[in-house]
Amino acid sequence: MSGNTLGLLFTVTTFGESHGPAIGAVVDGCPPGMALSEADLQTDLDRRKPGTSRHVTQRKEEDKVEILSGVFEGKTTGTPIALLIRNTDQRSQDYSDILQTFRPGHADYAYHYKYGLRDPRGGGRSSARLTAPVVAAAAIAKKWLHHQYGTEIFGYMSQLGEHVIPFEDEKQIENNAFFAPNAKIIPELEAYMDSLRKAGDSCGARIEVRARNVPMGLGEPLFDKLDADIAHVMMGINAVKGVEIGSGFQSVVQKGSEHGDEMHPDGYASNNSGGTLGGISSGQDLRVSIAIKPTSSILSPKQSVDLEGKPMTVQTKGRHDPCVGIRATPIAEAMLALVLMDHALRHRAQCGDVKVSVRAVPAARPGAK
Ligand SMILES: C=C(O[C@@H]1CC(C(=O)O)=C[C@@H](OP(=O)(O)O)[C@H]1O)C(=O)O
Repeated sequence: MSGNTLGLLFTVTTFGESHGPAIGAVVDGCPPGMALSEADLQTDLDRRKPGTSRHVTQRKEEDKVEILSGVFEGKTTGTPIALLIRNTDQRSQDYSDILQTFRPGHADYAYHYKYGLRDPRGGGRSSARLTAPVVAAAAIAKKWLHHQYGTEIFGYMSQLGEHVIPFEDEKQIENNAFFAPNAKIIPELEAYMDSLRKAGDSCGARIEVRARNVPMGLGEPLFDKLDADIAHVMMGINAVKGVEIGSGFQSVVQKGSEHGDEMHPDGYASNNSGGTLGGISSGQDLRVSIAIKPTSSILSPKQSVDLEGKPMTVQTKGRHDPCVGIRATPIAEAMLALVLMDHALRHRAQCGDVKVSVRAVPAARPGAK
């Protein structure tokens, strides 16, 4: 109802604001008996946390997660898992004048008109900081999916502003601040970010997320298609303005002879569908791409209005990511994991007894595009 809960059988409800005492999530529906500790959640939280390079916000948060419930003697009990992350480095004075005006392109204005009041400190509830509990919750889903099906989810940056990042090698993704699968391009990306920061400006990015070993049959037609729910959660990430599945908007210019992925006994020949057919997982890798807009909180002055509609100039203070896309890779992975786990449980509930005589086509034939 209120937009703070995701999922149907595996649900995640987040709470908190950027400058409140803490943020967190309540995760419900996790099957019992899975080994779970805080260390399982911390790896992805560390990949997402702020202050880890000069190209992101300099707010320093350790993002140490505490598991408050739902785990007994190191195993999930099947009851709600409450996760807590304390905020420790708030500088609320930076936001003292934002209550009187609105940053162009920021949620400030829409929140104010919807609720009649808002917590302006660090963006309040609209802050990208609220992606931390999502990442923590999704680490549970990633672990369960991997244990059950061998599912692997990984993301990377494929474009930063105008800089397209050619895919070189998956192993390079974790070796740089951008999650770029290409070590050679890092100096170019760094120089671009340095100049942008000096200019007091921001840029957008494109992030790709993939999932391998996705069980077949996930997704509920018609309206809870797997790809519909993926688009839903991806658009739920701060600053996301576009989602593509497989060939996405490129499908517009493809012919049917090109787009339909041929099936051979040794595997699919291509993956334009992005891993779903009719909104149901097809055994191919899931391929999702998201567009992230430039950060609206920038040092360059912009025209806005005050509470009475009078013109005024806004110049954002405080610590901000010159590109929120730089930290978005673990967030996009998290969203995909949450959808997959929810749909895996839903599929199990309705179709767990179905027996099929058709032999499954492998995800990709050797050398497939
Ligand atoms: C703290 C995080 O990001 C924050 C996201 C954010 C915003 O407006 O979205 C504003 C900044 O907060 P503050 O002004 O308090 O420094 C960022 O630092 C985080 O991601 O953990």
